[in-house]
Amino acid sequence: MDLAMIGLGRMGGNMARRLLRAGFGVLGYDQASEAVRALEAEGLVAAPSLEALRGLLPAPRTVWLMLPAGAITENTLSELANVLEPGDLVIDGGNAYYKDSQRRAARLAERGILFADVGVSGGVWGLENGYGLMLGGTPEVARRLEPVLRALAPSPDSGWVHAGPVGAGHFAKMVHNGIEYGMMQALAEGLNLLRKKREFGFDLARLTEAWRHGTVIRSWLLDLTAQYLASDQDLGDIAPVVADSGEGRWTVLEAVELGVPIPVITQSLFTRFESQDEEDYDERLLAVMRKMFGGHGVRKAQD
Ligand SMILES: NC(=O)c1ccc[n+]([C@@H]2O[C@H](COP(=O)([O-])OP(=O)(O)OC[C@H]3O[C@@H](n4cnc5c(N)ncnc54)[C@H](O)[C@@H]3O)[C@@H](O)[C@H]2O)c1
Ligand SMILES: O=C(O)[C@H](O)[C@@H](O)[C@H](O)[C@H](O)COP(=O)(O)O
Repeated sequence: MDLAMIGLGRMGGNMARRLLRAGFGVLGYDQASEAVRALEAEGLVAAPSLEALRGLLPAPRTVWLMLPAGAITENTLSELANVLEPGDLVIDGGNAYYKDSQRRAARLAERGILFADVGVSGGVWGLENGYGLMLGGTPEVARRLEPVLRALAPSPDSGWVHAGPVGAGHFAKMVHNGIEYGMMQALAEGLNLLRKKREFGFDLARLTEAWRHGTVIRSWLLDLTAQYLASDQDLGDIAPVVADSGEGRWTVLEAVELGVPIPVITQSLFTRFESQDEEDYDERLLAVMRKMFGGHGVRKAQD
């Protein structure tokens, strides 16, 4: 057995699969038994509990977490601190805040347990395409993890990087996601402008498909957008609400701390907040102020 994967959801499940296909022995643990069962048929060995990892994995152990960031990751790391031994290595591959990762590394180090933060990109397509990987940790840890990174990456020699010390992996992933927000926003705004120019009746599916070839803005995000638009251009069934899981907020916080201007990323994060706000109190107030100073009309809510 080479390593354990904790959290076998959309990411951890497919990463375990990719490692199994590359010949690794993978032990898996997830609180949802269905997630484990699906992978057992493909060679994964199920661990009945976190405590069981100690007996089932040979030392020095490698344990990779692909869990929701926040309390779940924090609690699992606390439990693992009691299960693992000096020399064992824990990797957090989730989208965690780099400051949490630095703190967690220091806590585990008190027990001689090594820690690496690996930013993972590629979403549900990673099984097929490989994952982009950004490692934060010591050179020794990077050397130890290299075979795993080579197997998870799109190709053994590209798509993964030892970004720097502990924290650097999640910091790099945080900025990657900030950029992702900005690129998505630019595509969405441009396509919205095209759609609103009704007199030209743009076929956005055909246009984005054409843009995929040879243009300056060809990209994977454009590929995926074109793919979706090919079957649905009206998006009538999609609620206009864009969630966010933290990376964009941390990027903006960091920019404020460092005094670095990131207007595009900040605006794209705020656009998401706007979409999440069902009350729209600010816009109602704007309409009211305009009415108060200029006597301008106000539309009734049901209009
Ligand atoms: N989905 C993506 O595109 C993507 C891409 C890169 C990184 N990430 C990050 O990877 C991490 C995992 O994301 P995901 O999309 O696979 O999430 P997911 O919800 O699909 O999977 C999480 C898994 O963790 C399991 N789990 C929850 N609490 C647990 C616990 N206490 N003990 C054991 N298992 C537990 C769940 O049962 C589930 O199978 C997150 O931090 C996410 O931000 C996601
Ligand atoms: O690189 C990636 O694979 C994505 O960025 C990935 O990490 C994921 O899709 C985000 O979790 C979504 O983040 P938001 O919920 O903040 O949009």
